[in-house]
Formats: sequence, C-alpha cells, structure tokens
Amino acid sequence: MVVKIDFKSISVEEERLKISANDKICDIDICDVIGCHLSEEPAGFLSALFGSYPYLVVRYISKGKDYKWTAETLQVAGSKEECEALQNKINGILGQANLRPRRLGIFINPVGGGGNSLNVYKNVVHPLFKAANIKCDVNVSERPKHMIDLINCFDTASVDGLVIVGGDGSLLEVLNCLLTRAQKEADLDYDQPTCKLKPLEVPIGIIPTGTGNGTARGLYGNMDVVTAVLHIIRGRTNYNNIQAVYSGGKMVSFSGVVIACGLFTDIMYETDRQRWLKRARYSVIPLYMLLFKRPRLFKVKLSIFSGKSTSNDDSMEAQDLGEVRSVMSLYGDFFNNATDSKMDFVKLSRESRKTDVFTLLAFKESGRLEFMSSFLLFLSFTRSLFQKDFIAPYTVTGYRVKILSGDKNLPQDAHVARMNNLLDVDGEMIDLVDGEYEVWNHIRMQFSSISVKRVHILRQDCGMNIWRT
Ligand SMILES: Nc1ncnc2c1ncn2[C@@H]1O[C@H](COP(=O)(O)OP(=O)(O)OP(=O)(O)O)[C@@H](O)[C@H]1O
Repeated sequence: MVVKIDFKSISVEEERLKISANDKICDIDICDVIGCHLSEEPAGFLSALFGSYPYLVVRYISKGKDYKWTAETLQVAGSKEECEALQNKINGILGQANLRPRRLGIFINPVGGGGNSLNVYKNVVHPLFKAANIKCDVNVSERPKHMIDLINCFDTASVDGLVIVGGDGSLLEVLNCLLTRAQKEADLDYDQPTCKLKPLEVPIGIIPTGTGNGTARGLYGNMDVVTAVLHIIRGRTNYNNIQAVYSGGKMVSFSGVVIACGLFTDIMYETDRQRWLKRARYSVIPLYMLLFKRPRLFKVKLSIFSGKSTSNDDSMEAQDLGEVRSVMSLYGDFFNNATDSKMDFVKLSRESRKTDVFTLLAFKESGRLEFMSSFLLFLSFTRSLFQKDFIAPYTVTGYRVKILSGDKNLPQDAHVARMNNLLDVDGEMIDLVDGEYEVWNHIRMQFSSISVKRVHILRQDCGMNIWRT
C-alpha cells in the first residue's frame, strides 16, 4: 500500500516515525523501516512546476495476522532540503542499528519447490534488499549438491550473513558444510555425540521457495517470501537448536527439521524419483503410497535418552517396539506445545530454544484410513495427533534406533534392504550403516551436564545463528 503524506505530517521522535494523516495518527518503529530514498527529479519542467511529487520514499514493515509481514510505502512530499534532512535523520538511526546486514551472500536453488526461485529472487527479494541498501553476492546452484561447492568456495567472512533461496534440503547442504568445517577448524572430534560442538558464527536466513519449508515456518511463522526477506533486513538473530545424526561411529548429518525412517523415507524416495510429475508429485505420490501401496513394516529397537517419555516410561533401555511403519523426530518440543488449535510454529521455536528436548514419534501399524486421517493432522500438529493409539510420542534429548528386520510378509529384495538403510533428513537421503543411527540435540545453553542413569552426557552448544522475529 502507498500512503501519500505531506512533510508537515511526519516527524521523528525517540526512534519512532510519527505520522498524522487524515485525522489518524500512527507511528512506526525505526527498526521497521526498510529504507528510504529521495525520488527522482520529475522529468519535465511542467510536471516539476505543477506536480506535487513525492520527494522522499520511505519503505517500512507492516505486521499483519498469522505473522505475515508486508512492505508498505510512504511518499513524503516536501522541499528537497526538508526531505534530505528527514532522510539523513532516518538513515542516521538505521546506521546505528548495526544488527542490520550490509552485505549478504545469496545462494539460490533454481529447481527447489515450484522451480521459480530465480524469478522470486529477481522480482521480490532483490528489490527489497535494494530498498534496504543491502549489497548481494549472488550464487546459483547448477546441479545437485552444487550448493556445497559454492559454499566451500565462498568467503563467509566477506558478508554479514548468508541467505538461502530454496527449501530445507538446500539449507541442510549449507549447514552440513559450514558446521562440519567449523568443527574441523576447531579440531573437535565431532563424530562423538558428547563432543561440545562449535556454533556457527555466520547468520543464515532462508527464503522459502522449496516444498516443505519447515525451517521458515518455525522461524517466521509462515512460508511467505516477503515476510522472510523482511526478517532478514531487520537483522535480529537467534541461536536455534540443531540435531546431529550419527551412524557407524560417525556424524553423518545435521538436521534442523525432521529425521525419519520407514514410511516417510519411502515417500521422499519415491517423490524424488517421479520428478516428471513436477510439483504435483508432492501430493500424488504420498496419496498413492498411502492408499494403494502395501505398508512396509519393520522391527526396531529404540533407546530413549533423558526422555520424559510421554507414553511409557523414562527408560533409556532399548525398547523393542515391535513392527513399526516409521520412526520420526521433529526439531522442537512439538508434543508439549501442541494445543487444540493449529500449532503456532513461532511459539514452538521460541519455547524449543529454551529446552534441550525434542519430539520423537513411533508409528505403529494402523488401518489405511486411520493413518490417512492422522496424516492430515500433520499439517496442523494439534494435540489430537499425539493422542492416536498407533502413534507413540516421546520427549527426548537423544535417541538410538536399530532397524532389526523388514516385514516378513514382504520379499526381502534389494530394494527393501536398501530402504532399511536409508534415512530421510530434512528431505535429503542419508545412507545408514547397518540400519542403525543415533540422534542428539545440540542446543545453545550454558555448558552443563545431565545425568541419564548410567551415562553422563554433556549437553552441547551448537546452534545455528539464524534470522528470527
Ligand atoms: N540446479 C540444480 N539442479 C538439480 N538439483 C539441484 C540443483 N540445485 C540444488 N539441487 C538439489 O535440490 C535439493 C534441495 O532442494 P530444496 O530443499 O531447495 O527444495 P525442495 O526439496 O523442493 O524443498 P524442501 O526441502 O523444503 O521440501 C538438494 O538435493 C540439492 O542437491
């Protein structure tokens, strides 16, 4: 929306822009100003003489419902001197806010989600960064895993932050690369789950142009591109928890969203194979697999650590779960933050940062329709999801899974054996060693030790410094 006002209607008081127009008074926190610039001189003599043209254009953030932010425009008409003085005043205050990024490294995955990241960057993201006077070094990935090479060759010290234009998988590639590099540089034995990891120093923002966009939902409350850009411009950061996955005695991946074996891995695997379906594959394949494919069941042994288990007991002893369809963990404390209405992801992230626990779900066998109905509950994460008989929820700081065997009724062909050794981490496939893996939460908190029965596990401080609300 563009609001036109006269210079006399605007003033700067105590780091707020006070505006009185049409009998209304409103004020804008200078932190919410995106930027301001003097408008072009009018083209011709006549328009200069008769036109009451705006001289100063002020772009600012307006915060709407459901955490949605928009970029609004004020056109301030006044003399050149008045407008220049106002501009200098605003820029002076903005300049003092040294949280704001001045230069960003942009990493675009052009094929993520609907494949329109480049257009989104050109038409939406870049104009806003330009309005905020942020310089951008743009990199575009040209093939799978190319993002890793791009990041490896990029001098992260030359920018105030990195911005990923893509989905969770792209972010994961960047996180894996940078976090692993940070541990190597610090000479840490990061393959040990008890190793105190070094946090990332460079902030990372995400512009959600992928498919799931779970990270953006947690950070910004929605998957709106403009909202994400505006958060990055404002420049406040926070440390988030991150999970690390270990298999075969090595740390095989970090994760910021979801880690799952079984059904969810099968769906991701199949979805990736059917790329010809374009974006439709994300709804067609899960539906097809849930409705028509025979469920793949397998036995698992599950060890829960520091678990205030929400279903059984607190034991870290390996439990034989019997046959399950999937074991899945989610980045935050979904269980304790669930209500009867749709999950508030911003609140969830805020609360999850304060604790060292996250949510683990074991999906047992169930009827197709029952499973389908709970599958839909995954969109909202209401409390009723966790009350389903066939879902066992746990609140954990870490867990270990050993996949014992596949469904005895299914032929143990190479495909099943392969799927038993694959893990879905934020939508990317990770190879497991002997169908066994561990996941540990790494959080930003004071170094402390937590006693979990026989094992003393030192909690770690390894967050991703990420743009937030
Ligand atoms: N130019 C490219 N061509 C093909 N694949 C690419 C290219 N650039 C990146 N990739 C691959 O895309 C995957 C990541 O996609 P991304 O996460 O951005 O989108 P998505 O999978 O649609 O979204 P989400 O992960 O949020 O569900 C990675 O496997 C990465 O290696």
